[in-house]
Amino acid sequence: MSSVTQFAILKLHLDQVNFRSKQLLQGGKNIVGLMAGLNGDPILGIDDKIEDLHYKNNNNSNEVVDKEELVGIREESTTCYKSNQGGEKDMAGSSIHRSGSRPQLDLSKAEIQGNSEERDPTILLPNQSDDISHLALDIGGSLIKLIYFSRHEDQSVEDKRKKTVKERLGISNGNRRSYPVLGGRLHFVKFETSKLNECLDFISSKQLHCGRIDSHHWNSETPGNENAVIKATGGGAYKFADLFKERLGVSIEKEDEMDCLVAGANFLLKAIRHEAFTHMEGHKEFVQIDHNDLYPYLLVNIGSGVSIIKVDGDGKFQRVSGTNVGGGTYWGLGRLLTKCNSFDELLELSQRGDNGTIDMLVGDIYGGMDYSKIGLSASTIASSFGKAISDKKELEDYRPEDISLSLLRMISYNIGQISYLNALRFGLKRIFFEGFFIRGHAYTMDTISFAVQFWSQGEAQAMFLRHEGYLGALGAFMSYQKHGLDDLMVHHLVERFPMGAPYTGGRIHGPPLGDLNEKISWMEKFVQKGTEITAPVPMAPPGTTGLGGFEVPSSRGATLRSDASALNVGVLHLVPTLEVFPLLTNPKMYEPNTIDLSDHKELEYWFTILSEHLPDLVDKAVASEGGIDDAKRRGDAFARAFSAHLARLMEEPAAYGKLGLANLLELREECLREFQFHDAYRSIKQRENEASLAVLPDLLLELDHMDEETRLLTLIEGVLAANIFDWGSRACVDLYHKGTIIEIYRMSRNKMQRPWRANDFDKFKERMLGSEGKKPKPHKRALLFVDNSGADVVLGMLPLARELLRRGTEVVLVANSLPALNDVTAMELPDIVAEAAKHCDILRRAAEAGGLLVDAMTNTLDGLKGNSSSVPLMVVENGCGSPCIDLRQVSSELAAAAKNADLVILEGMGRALHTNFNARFKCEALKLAMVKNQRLAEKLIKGNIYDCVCRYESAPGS
Ligand SMILES: Nc1ncnc2c1ncn2[C@@H]1O[C@H](COP(=O)(O)OP(=O)(O)O)[C@@H](O)[C@H]1O
Ligand SMILES: CC(C)(COP(=O)(O)O)[C@@H](O)C(=O)NCCC(=O)O
Ligand SMILES: [Mn+2]
Repeated sequence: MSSVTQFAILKLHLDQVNFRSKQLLQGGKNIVGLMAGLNGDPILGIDDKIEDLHYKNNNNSNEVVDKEELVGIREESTTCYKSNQGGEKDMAGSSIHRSGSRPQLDLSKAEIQGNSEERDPTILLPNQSDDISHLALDIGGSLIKLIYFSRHEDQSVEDKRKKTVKERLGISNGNRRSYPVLGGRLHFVKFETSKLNECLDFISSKQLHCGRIDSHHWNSETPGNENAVIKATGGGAYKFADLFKERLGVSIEKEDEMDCLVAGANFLLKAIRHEAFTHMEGHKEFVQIDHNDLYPYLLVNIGSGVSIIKVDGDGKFQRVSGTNVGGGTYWGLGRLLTKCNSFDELLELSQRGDNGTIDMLVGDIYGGMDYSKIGLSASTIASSFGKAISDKKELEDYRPEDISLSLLRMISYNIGQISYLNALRFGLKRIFFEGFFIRGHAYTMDTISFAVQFWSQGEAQAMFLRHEGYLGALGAFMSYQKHGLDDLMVHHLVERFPMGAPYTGGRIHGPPLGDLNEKISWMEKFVQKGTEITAPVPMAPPGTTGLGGFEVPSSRGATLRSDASALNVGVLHLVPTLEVFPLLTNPKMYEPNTIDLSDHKELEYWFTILSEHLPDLVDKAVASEGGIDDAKRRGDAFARAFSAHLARLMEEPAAYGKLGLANLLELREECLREFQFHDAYRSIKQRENEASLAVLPDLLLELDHMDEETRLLTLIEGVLAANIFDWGSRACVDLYHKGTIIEIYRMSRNKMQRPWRANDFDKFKERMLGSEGKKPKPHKRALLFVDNSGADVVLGMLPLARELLRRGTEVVLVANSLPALNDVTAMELPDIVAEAAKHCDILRRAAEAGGLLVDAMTNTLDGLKGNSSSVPLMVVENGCGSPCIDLRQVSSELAAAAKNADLVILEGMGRALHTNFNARFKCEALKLAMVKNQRLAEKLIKGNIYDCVCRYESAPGS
């Protein structure tokens, strides 16, 4: 019988049997046994209380939120409202950090930290908005590029858990300042140079010039903006210096443009994982750049004019060539010839153009034939605009569309060709093109790539950069001394894509939006604007003549996506505390995602899944904030924003870097946070925790009556069964309508018969218990990556942890830093463990040894203090807020904990299947999950929904 049918039958039983009836409750405690024989039998050993814990999501009110909780939530959301701009959080600390939009001093609840007798004691301003900004500019002939940095004061609560964990793991107690660079965010904004005033207003309204900067120490403590200096590059740094002084009272410190471009390029190529890509015939592909093999390369900056720079190292470069035929030429000449009002309009025209009406083609000269001898097809451009000489036509007789395309191709080919010739001059194979002329436009990139490929006969490669126009500004930013950016590595940077709303108003940029409220209003308008922003750009199928020559490149859509959404470069979060998980065998080859979304069918499937889940998620999110009107409004805004992201990515899957399923799932969580839904499943989690904790003692008792072998199997079954509590899975959410938490747990458990679909249990058992009477050495330290709240962690992972502890293995529970779906967080775990420990000696002693019971100890376990001989049970945060985990970027706490670990247990679909299913570790690994999606089950294990995976991998070389 397939597992799906089994499930259907079980559901039926659940519906038929009135579990609530007290008559059915007997005194027996055999939970595990009963679970195995559920078939309509009475359920025993559970508290009346739990029987009443039905999920209430059949009707409209998804949650039962009690009054007190409501008050708490309301208060929190009002506070956020006052002080937040985007509700973004600093991943460095486990506490939720919020960013204020203006750096004003809020002294309320101020207190002196440490000894108040000290000279200059630290003053804690708990309500102080935490953005401090730093600014650099590149003022070009056409556009002003602005980069600003905002950082959070370190608010992470150094709680007792953290302190003990740090001590145990030997993490130095140095504060954030011991890092070479401060954590914070880099924002990228641009303005038209002709609208300098808008830019000055923007700086002034966000007080960006008042950041604590002096010219030499961007993070120095110089207060206020007297003598404030802003680093700037580009001609405008000279031209507009007086205006800056006059309007903002700041001095411009000029930085050399070429220096800045090169510094910016080197930084991006070294520090951003998916920065460089190729673009050929409509196909975008990211290129992994080996940092040790970056130089030399050719950098081609296509701004108003073009600079061609040979780069040999950090600060080592030479401007080897350039051309005055550049972006300014296209825009300037294009405006004159077509009467267009904006660059985008001109570019958009080109998409509907036919340059054959104005360009002289080979076929025009050769009577419609190819000039095949030298490899030129009839449609190759022989002379740009060449037809205009023989025709007796005037400008008005040409379609602006055709003119624009002819001009675009002329300039792009020309730049591609000159660049290649320079590459040839110096024997360079790699050419990076950047500058805002490119504007992420597929056709422009295809055209440049074509030219490079054609002239080099495939020897040289054109590459483009995601931060195409911001290199100069980045370089200027880096010229502040001690910025520490040089020391940043790929794993310290996380790119997030909040809606462009805060900075978007006019054609490129208008006034910033002051707060979340304004942002939501913007989102409300986004419905109309959104269609324009996210409308798919159709791609024509690639067409080549087989003859080579300048054929029309393929990617020429009907619409140009509006630049106003700013949905192309994200905000770069600098998180110096992130580290590569030290137990990965080969971090360079590591790819977190199991599902490759470059397969369009796969992409469509997951997009549909996420879109369909959206209404339910919004309901939960709104309910989590008491269902008040404000929450509803934010809920709508979130739904719009996330749908816009999905539409954008459907159109261009690689728009935000290489796209995997894990990125989509994380984006959804980030988007919720952007609209200040900090924990959508909080009451669900709480309810499930309570219900599960109530039955835990019985489960433990029963486990203790088993022999070792049965116990181990039962424990693994328990983990797999309890993984059914996943609010991210459509199928599971439907299931929850059918019974109580405990009923579902039992149902799931009952189904847990071997063989599982992927089943290495026997191997694992042998490692744990040995064979032929030989007792293997217990593991020294196990890292348990836990997943969901409630039964999953309480009845699944905690009992497994307890078993390991009992065997003398130190256990580290690794949980999310921030909420995601119903996943348990590192902040929540100590309380759960403390509650569990009340009924279990092993857990209690271990938790005490691991510093988890610091609060509970004083009350309940007074006499036992210091009397612990147990191995510790610890909790560390993983550094992320997603249902999946990218092990290239984990918290320093986790990295430290990993150093002595010899067993990694990854649990759940997100952590063990969607990501890390193929990850290889230096130590033993156990991957446990229930597959709660039919398609994934078919694809990954050729099985069915609710099948289970128990994959054990021994340490390499053992
Ligand atoms: N919205 C826009 N307004 C003006 N020019 C734009 C716009 N978007 C892209 N461009 C193109 O970008 C070029 C400017 O590129 P940029 O790298 O900013 O150089 P610069 O530093 O010379 O201003 C323009 O000449 C034009 O071709
Ligand atoms: C988001 C999840 C990865 C969470 O699963 P978990 O890690 O909790 O086992 C999973 O629920 C999921 O893949 N959901 C989408 C698929 C679906 O709804 O069928
Ligand atoms: Mn989960």
